[in-house]
Amino acid sequence: MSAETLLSLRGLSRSFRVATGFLGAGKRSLLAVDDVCLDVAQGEVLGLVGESGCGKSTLGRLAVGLLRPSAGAALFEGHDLASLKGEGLRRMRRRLQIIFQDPVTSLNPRLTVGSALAEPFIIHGVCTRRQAAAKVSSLLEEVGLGPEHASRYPHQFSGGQRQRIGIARALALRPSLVLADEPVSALDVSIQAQVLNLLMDLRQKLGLTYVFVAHDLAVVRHMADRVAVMYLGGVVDVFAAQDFADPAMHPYTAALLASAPQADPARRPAAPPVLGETPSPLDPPTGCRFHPRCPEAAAICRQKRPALRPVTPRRLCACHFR
Ligand SMILES: Nc1ncnc2c1ncn2[C@@H]1O[C@H](COP(=O)(O)OP(=O)(O)OP(=O)(O)O)[C@@H](O)[C@H]1O
Repeated sequence: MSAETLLSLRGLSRSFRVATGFLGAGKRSLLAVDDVCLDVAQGEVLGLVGESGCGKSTLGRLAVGLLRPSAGAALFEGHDLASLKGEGLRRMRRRLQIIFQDPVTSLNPRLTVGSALAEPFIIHGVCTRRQAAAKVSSLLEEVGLGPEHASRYPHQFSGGQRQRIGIARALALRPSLVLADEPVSALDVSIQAQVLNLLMDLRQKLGLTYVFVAHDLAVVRHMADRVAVMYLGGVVDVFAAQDFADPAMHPYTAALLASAPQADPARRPAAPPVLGETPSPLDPPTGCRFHPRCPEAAAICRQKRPALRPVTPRRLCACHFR
């Protein structure tokens, strides 16, 4: 682990017991995240992308210690998040925060925004309720809202304003690492850019590190320093955001890019179409998880799972042919 590594994911896996069969009579294990190894540097924005259900949110929650791994570990500054207890865990919780997709459900409708924003200060014993009012005002200002908003209730705000409040709450205790889980996908396109720009300004100002989960490649391209592409629970490609056009990419990444909406069709990279549907994570294919859909698949892909390994100085790829 290098000196600047903030978070190190080591062989991280997480399975869930899910009901299957007639009226859910059977139970099976679903491997949502499968043996992920990844480092996140201090101050970095790591984008996590992939199709719905590939395990992005589960990996993000494991990374900030909100979920316990079934195997492997998430090391934050070298500390295994799953082994922390008591005061150590409390102290760590302040430093790891989440911005949720849906600002409406993450805010208590019965609390004024001022009370909701004061909660973290009071729960963590930072200050008294009276002193918290001044902190709430400066938090609101930090996210571009006036202090008069403190006395209002969540339903009195627009979607974009509510997400600003969600951001303020996540940043109240000055965390080091923030999981932003689809933070703009519930918002109108017209206000997505404002919220993304706010997140970038705050990153700069507060020296934040983000794990940024999104299904929208354009959003990730705008936000991330590095991108990790997930497929059926595994990370298959990791690259610097400026290398979106690198021909060494994984066939799945190429297909994702080719199918993404593009304002200028001439800029769309040529890639063969991905074949068929995503297989069920309850029954993942043998070998390379992507082989049934890969236009380049050969015999070895059915037999052997490719490891994620460096293929260029700036790229990790899990493909037998890269
Ligand atoms: N608590 C849970 N119980 C059972 N299965 C779960 C649970 N959480 C996630 N899963 C399953 O794990 C897999 C990965 O889910 P996850 O939400 O991490 O994917 P995702 O890539 O974030 O998807 P989306 O973009 O749709 O949010 C899915 O098959 C999902 O159904």
